Amino acid sequence: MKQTVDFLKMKRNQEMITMVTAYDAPTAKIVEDAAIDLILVGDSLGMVVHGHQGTQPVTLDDMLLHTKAVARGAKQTFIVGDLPFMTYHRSIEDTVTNATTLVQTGGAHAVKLEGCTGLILDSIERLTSGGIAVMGHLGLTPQSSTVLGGFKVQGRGEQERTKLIEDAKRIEASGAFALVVECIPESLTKELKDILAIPVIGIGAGKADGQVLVFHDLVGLTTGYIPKFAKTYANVHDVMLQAVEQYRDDVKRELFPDERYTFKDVKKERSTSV
Ligand SMILES: Nc1nc(=O)c2c([nH]1)NC[C@@H]1CN(c3ccc(C(=O)N[C@@H](CCC(=O)O)C(=O)O)cc3)CN21
Ligand SMILES: CC(C)C(=O)C(=O)O
Ligand SMILES: [Mg+2]
Repeated sequence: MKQTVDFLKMKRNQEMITMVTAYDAPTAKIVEDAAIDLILVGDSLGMVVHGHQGTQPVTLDDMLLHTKAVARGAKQTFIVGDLPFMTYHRSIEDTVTNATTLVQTGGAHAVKLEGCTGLILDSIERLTSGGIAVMGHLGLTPQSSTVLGGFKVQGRGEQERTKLIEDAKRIEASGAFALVVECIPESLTKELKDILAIPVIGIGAGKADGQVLVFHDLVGLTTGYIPKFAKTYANVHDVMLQAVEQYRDDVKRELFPDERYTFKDVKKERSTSV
């Protein structure tokens, strides 16, 4: 399994870092078999698999359940778990407790948190000093979408740009091993990756030290809105739809189950394992 130092080395060697989300064991196994460098158990699962309109309804228990499933499905891949809405804004002690749960009980190797308040910077220091690796997340931070005014491109004005660069430096100084930047102009991403020693992983941020994409967007399984920056590499939705339609037709026409899928009174040797 790759470690945080390997991601630093990859940046230095200009080898692109790949990250994909997974929310359950079978999708985690696909991501691992595809030799993706890191798996993100993103709180986007609230939208992608639970049908919420944002990530705010996602709880630590939700993240824990999904992280456990992902850890069982991908035993050789570095797993990052999102700390969900408001689980790292009360106190350092509370943040440490919640991050420890995701790592110790959930099986994550690192946690990701959004934003850059004083409390967050102190928490990054405390977590890393205790042995929990932390990934930062700046730009469009979906947990704050209500305050930001929606899912909008960030860091376009000169002031916003300067603030984002200062925040990124502070996150690195606090001990984070990588930084996700979401929905920012590519020129800002380029500046960030040149300034920082830690890898900058982009989503809707142009070329960076690495990229992250939501699994369901990538394979064409997302129902509803897909962000403009997400490239769809397959149409798994249609493959699944055709399979279920075929099954329905077979049952209606009494073609399924046939001999091959039916038990008889006397056990018969069969060549298939079904
Ligand atoms: N399916 C899915 N994919 C994601 O990448 C994703 C989620 N869900 N949920 C959690 C966050 C939210 N994300 C989003 C969601 C929407 C936009 C979006 O609508 N962006 C506009 C740009 C708006 C502008 O121009 O300012 C777009 O048209 O893509 C962006 C990021 C990224 N994450
Ligand atoms: C979009 C990525 C970076 C994320 O935070 C998530 O999937 O929750
Ligand atoms: Mg997230």
